[in-house]
Amino acid sequence: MIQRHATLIHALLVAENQVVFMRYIHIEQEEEEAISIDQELFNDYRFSVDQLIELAGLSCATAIAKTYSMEKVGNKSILVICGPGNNGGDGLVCARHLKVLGYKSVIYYPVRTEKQLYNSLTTQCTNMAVPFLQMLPELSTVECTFALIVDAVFGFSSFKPPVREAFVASIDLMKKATVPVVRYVTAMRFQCIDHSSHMRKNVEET
Ligand SMILES: NC(=O)C1=CN([C@@H]2O[C@H](COP(=O)(O)OP(=O)(O)OC[C@H]3O[C@@H](n4cnc5c(N)ncnc54)[C@H](OP(=O)(O)O)[C@@H]3O)[C@@H](O)[C@H]2O)[C@@H](O)CC1
Repeated sequence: MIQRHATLIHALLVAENQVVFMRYIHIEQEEEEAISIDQELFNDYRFSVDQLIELAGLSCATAIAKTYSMEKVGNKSILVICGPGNNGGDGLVCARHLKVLGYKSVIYYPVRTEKQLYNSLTTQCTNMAVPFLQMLPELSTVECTFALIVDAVFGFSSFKPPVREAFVASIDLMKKATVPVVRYVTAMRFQCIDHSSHMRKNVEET
């Protein structure tokens, strides 16, 4: 299991031009596999949620750095949109590591679930000067200010359509944005990347 985890992360980190499709609807088999890997890591290997979230956020930031060099990003920022659950927690960690790696990460976190873990992750971002936006930027602002968007809104299994009001604008923005959208689903299975007709199609299917 650990080997598999490491292999997946490694595969990610070495990928140069990842062409992966954004999926809001996951293939059932993948979802089942992701859940089963999660369970094994929790139950057999005794990883804690904090550990897995840290790993997920770190690997996401590292994969982004590998795929979108500082040169490519230029002086633009990276918008990280965080959801109310663990996937949002992954996003907070990702934003923090992006900052450490030298990127200008900016977080939009519209629904904050009152939980010690998320509060701590939020405090860490604040203390590391990663800004939180109070409002979702307009599409035109996103296009000229951000090099890419990290979609950390929902992971697997807990998302139940339809998207609630608080996230409709964020999803709509990611549908319309021409900047790349990076997304990952589990601590081990990373589904990066790119805005494409696939993304638009799949979001519309939700
Ligand atoms: N398992 C782990 O410990 C780890 C998980 N990791 C990551 O977390 C992901 C799974 O985490 P998760 O279970 O917290 O689910 P996630 O999608 O982030 O959020 C659930 C929240 O969304 C809400 N919500 C639901 N439907 C909604 C809707 N239509 N519109 C709006 N809101 C909606 C729901 O609200 P509720 O239904 O409870 O009212 C709840 O608040 C997993 O895929 C992986 O990425 C790992 O990286 C690290 C370890």
